Amino acid sequence: MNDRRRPSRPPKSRPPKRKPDPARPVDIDPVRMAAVETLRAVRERDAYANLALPPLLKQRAITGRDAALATELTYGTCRAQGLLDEVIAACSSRPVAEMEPAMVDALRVGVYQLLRTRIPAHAAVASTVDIVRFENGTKLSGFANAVLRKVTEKDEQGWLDELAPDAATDPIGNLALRHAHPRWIAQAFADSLGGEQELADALAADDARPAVHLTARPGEISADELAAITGGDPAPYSPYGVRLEAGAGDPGDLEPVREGFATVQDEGSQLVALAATRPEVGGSDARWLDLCAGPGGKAALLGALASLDGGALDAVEQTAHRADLVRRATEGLPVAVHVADGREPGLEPGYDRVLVDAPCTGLGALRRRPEARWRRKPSDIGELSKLQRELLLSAIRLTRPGGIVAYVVCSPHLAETEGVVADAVRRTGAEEIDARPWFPDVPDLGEGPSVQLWPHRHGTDAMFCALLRA
Ligand SMILES: C[S@@+](CC[C@H](N)C(=O)[O-])C[C@H]1O[C@@H](n2cnc3c(N)ncnc32)[C@H](O)[C@@H]1O
Repeated sequence: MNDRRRPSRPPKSRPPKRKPDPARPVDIDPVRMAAVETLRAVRERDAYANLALPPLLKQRAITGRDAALATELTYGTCRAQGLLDEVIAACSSRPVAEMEPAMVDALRVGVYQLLRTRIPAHAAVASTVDIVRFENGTKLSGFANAVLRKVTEKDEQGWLDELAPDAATDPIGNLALRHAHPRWIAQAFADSLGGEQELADALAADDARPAVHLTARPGEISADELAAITGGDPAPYSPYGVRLEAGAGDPGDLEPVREGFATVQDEGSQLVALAATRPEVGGSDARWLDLCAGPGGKAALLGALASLDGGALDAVEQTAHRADLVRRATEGLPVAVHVADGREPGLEPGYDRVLVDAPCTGLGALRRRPEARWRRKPSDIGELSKLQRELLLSAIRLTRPGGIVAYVVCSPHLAETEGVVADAVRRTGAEEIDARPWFPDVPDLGEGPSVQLWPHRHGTDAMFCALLRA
């Protein structure tokens, strides 16, 4: 597996002109095969690539540089899928949707290597054709060979110049393809950003590998101590946050995480949970509620903060196994977990603070889920925003007059963010307060009153937070 150490191939290098020989024993490269099999699990079983690949690598004893290459090929191919499919379609007389799906998995990994890695073209083509022959037979391997040879005629830039919509007349379509995002997601980002000026930066940051962030559990360990132990840096905005280098290994292996003094949690998630605790509520402030708590990241932070001041947290989660995760995440804290529908949880109203971290499209955390951007559909929005509106209305009903409701989603889509909040304000008369002062020292928070964080501005997931006074 030395080929990736070789220098960059010239853009027009061609694979050897050989006809697949049915008699030749097929020499399958285990690294590429692991990538192809993971793509199949994603396609057939709706698997998450980052959960499906590691056990496969372990089972096949693929380690070190080979494991790193398998990871890059798998996640990179998942992320770039729409772009890869456009190139495959341009090199074939048949639409991708009409091709044998198992062959398409292999073709995508092959085209990814040709366009986005320094692997020599002949190695990318030969290894892909071998996999197709092994999996799908000689006829399809000949087809795959022909497609891949055509792909090698241009590099990524050349294909983008040919296939991307005109930047002058369709800037969003152009940037969407250049950064391998579905157009509707690029459009949603542009709508939230208020135009296309920052869109290229937003999409590029969404394509980059995110750093891992940790939360130092309040009352147990400080961020400075945690940074010193883990070799990370104190996070710029969250007083409990630590940022680790991207690719710093499995954070679950870190001692403070194993011992429960720290959790893996994006800094944006920390900031929105903290914002829920900061505005004055006047009077009692000991009864807090997390209405959508699973798997428990924010509940653990809120529970730890509540315990410092003698308060307590109720944590509601609809799914029993996710409620178990909340119990585990909040062990030892004053947190009561309830398996219930947050729309009718059957709890006594009168909470001082309620967090609604509603189920959402997750468009704000696409960089953490390689396949998510092609799996999500615009049609997901309608049902989710209905649930989000109902959960927020329930949260307002459960909050005492003067108490604070924090509405949070990990998405910048306006139908999931401002649309939901405007609906609740209209229906209940709750007052939306300016959330920005409760994100101290965080720059570029726009015109408010809500806060939209962004990977390209803040290095966090694209979390949204609105604060309402009941
Ligand atoms: C965005 S996640 C919450 C993440 C969590 N706050 C954390 O920081 O770890 C949304 C959660 O809401 C749960 N959920 C979905 N519908 C719900 C409902 N009607 N009532 C309560 N929880 C619900 C989902 O199972 C999911 O665990």
